[in-house]
Amino acid sequence: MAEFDFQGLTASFNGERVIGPLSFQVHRGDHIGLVGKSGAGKSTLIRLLYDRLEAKAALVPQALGLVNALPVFHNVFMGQLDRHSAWYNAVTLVRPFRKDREAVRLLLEELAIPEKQWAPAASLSGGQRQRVAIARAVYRQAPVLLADEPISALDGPMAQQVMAMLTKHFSTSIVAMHDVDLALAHCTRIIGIQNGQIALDAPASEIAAADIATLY
Ligand SMILES: Nc1ncnc2c1ncn2[C@@H]1O[C@H](COP(=O)(O)OP(=O)(O)OP(=O)(O)O)[C@@H](O)[C@H]1O
Repeated sequence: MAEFDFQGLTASFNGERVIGPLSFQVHRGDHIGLVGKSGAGKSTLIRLLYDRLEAKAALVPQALGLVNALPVFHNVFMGQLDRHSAWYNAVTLVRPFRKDREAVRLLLEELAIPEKQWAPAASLSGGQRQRVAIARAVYRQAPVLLADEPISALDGPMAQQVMAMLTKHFSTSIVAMHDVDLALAHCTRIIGIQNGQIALDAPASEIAAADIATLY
């Protein structure tokens, strides 16, 4: 049985249809690489899926959504803001609890930025900012990850490491990405978007980079 059944997804801007109508099912264990050329509709589709899934999903938006004035710890903690009382969140703003400090530190270690835990988000490089947004998503402990180009600012080995980490922490994921080789290496299923429609949907093990190239 499908974990999620998306039917009739559509999106328009200024009266112009940019997505759909399209439908697809997602099964538990699916790690979907969403590919397609710039402007194909990947970000719009990720947003539509997030609207449908709400609290079931952890989101890494392309713009990341970090609060620059807050330290990395608090940006990651925000992944669980809605799980705690207002009192707990207010205390955490001033003096975080040890168990939360420790949980966030472990994630930052996994992402090779443990020394940044108390640095303001404003002081981070682009790749470090992406890793904080990824830590926030993992910290959320949601059943499904929705991520829009989450590794675009990371170098080769770090991008590999982060993709492996995401597959480990989430049982199901949908990740928009431009790096076709990384998508084939880390995803179980590839969905190709072309002009707002699904032009390719196949197990990653059954397709090659050349099949995806036809989308571009
Ligand atoms: N806020 C908006 N207002 C008007 N048009 C929009 C808006 N957001 C997206 N679009 C249009 O919708 C289409 C799909 O855009 P989208 O950002 O989803 O593509 P994408 O595949 O994610 O591209 P990229 O890989 O460059 O991020 C594009 O033609 C874009 O111009």
